[in-house]
Amino acid sequence: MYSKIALSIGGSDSGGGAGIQADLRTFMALKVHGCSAITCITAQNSIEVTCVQPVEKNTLLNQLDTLFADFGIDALKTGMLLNESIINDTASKLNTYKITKIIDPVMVTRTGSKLLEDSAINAYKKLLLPIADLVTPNIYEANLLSGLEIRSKEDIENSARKIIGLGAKAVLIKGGGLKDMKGKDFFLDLNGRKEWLFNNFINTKNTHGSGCTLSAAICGYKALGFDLFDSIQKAKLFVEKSLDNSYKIGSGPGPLGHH
Ligand SMILES: Nc1ncnc2c1ncn2[C@@H]1O[C@H](COP(=O)(O)OP(=O)(O)OP(=O)(O)O)[C@@H](O)[C@H]1O
Ligand SMILES: Cc1ncc(COP(=O)(O)O)c(N)n1
Repeated sequence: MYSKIALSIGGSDSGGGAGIQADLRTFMALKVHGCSAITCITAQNSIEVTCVQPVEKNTLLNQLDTLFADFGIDALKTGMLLNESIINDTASKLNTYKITKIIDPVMVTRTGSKLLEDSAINAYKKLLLPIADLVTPNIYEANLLSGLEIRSKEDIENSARKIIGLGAKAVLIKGGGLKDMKGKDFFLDLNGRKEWLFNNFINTKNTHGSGCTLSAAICGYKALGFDLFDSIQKAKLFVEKSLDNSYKIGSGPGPLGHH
């Protein structure tokens, strides 16, 4: 039944709503076997991140080498990569894998805690965008990657063009950070295909991990054999349903219900 394998390279969220935990739940819901390579451990709940501890260089590299030595991984995604050194190590390995790579450039939590050091943004641009089959920034991340301030739909489209110019094969910018743009995302690829994608707006505050869930679902559908654009459309529907099933467990935004 589980004939396909997806890999998430990212951080552990002790609160279970985002990061590796959200990705593995997403893979499971899609009936894809999920593997993980943990880059760092965070202590977080629904309101704050109180501690971030990167794993040792060899621990990260060994997780990747050990997985690829035995498993035929079908697609992978990256999430929280924290600093330049982790980005360097991840990119050096990703360069050797001939599978679909979804880069989710996680930089800050919804509650404002930093998940990427400022000095690491250039490494993202230089090392990860050129090998990305798809990069999935939100407005804030697209702003930092493209160097363009984003205030409108036109700014989103211009920012996407810049990101393609940096070498990504395709980009999906999540519009949710702008007024009245929740659920509206912009897709652009190297061949010039451009589409605004919409899903139904779900009226919930429990959105912790929605970005992680989206990139994991795209990765999962790619692993199952769908093409990139179909994978994105299916993933958006999956996020919509999971937001509809979201629930509150602390005093801040709760997690999605991936069931
Ligand atoms: N309330 C909502 N209703 C419907 N779709 C939504 C809603 N909020 C987010 N989405 C969709 O969920 C996906 C993730 O978008 P979001 O803006 O939450 O990303 P993000 O900022 O990276 O998330 P996070 O950092 O919280 O994980 C996008 O496809 C977006 O359109
Ligand atoms: C380990 C990890 N990875 C990613 C996120 C982003 O998710 P959000 O912005 O919803 O908090 C997070 N909070 N923690």
